[in-house]
Amino acid sequence: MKYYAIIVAGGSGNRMQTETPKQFLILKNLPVLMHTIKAFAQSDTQPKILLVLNKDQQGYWRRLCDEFNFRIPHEVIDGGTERFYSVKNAVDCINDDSFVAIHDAVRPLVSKELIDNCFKRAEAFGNVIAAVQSSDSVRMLRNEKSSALRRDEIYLVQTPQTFSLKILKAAYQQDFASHFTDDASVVEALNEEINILEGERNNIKITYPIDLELAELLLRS
Ligand SMILES: Nc1ccn([C@@H]2O[C@H](COP(=O)(O)OP(=O)(O)OP(=O)(O)O)[C@@H](O)[C@H]2O)c(=O)n1
Ligand SMILES: C[C@](O)(CO)[C@H](O)COP(=O)(O)O
Repeated sequence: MKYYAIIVAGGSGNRMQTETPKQFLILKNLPVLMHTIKAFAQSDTQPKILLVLNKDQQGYWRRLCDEFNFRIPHEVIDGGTERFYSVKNAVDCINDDSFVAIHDAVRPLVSKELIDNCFKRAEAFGNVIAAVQSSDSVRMLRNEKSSALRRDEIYLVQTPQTFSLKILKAAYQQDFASHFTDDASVVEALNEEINILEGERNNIKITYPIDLELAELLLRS
């Protein structure tokens, strides 16, 4: 069986409000994205790495690779205007029977164990996504009326999200919809049942400035 990792780094990081997109910011002496690629390169599964980058940032990435002497092999693919299109561009480049893990470039603390377990579970069940149970109480606000949800039924979704290529290809033939906020929601639209694997609380997504500070602290511990 062949294995691929699609690392999506085609976003502009508006919520981070830094001039340099967050995937290139320095985290413990190394750009965020290099930590993420290293995690996949250190996994036992050894997937082929497809890196999705905005066309305008590919020259900058090549310069960073030289500056940091970063030599992990990877193929660069053009990003799209939404995460959906960035993933789709990469899925379109894969043609052999395989399992594919999709991971946010801005989740640099993912462990090699989680990566390997995701591939194993996906191979057994067709798909799996990493997610953690909510530790806060949760409410839904609809039409200005709030109501409590059952906390033990709520999972906060992470990446990797791992699928057989066959189902991914079919899913990414669909037209984009605004509720497609991750790959599981795209695959689920084909009536596929999505399997959850316990994720890692450290596997945070760098979204706001405080997340980068948190990631620094977590890497030190
Ligand atoms: N058109 C896009 C949008 C997002 N991403 C990637 O998807 C991941 C999760 O997205 P998010 O955290 O929302 O990143 P941004 O879109 O960059 O951030 P923001 O929404 O704050 O602008 C990131 O690794 C981001 O680079 C992508 O590859 N292509
Ligand atoms: C894919 C994801 O990280 C799962 O939690 C999340 O949905 C990405 O959302 P964003 O708004 O693009 O950061």
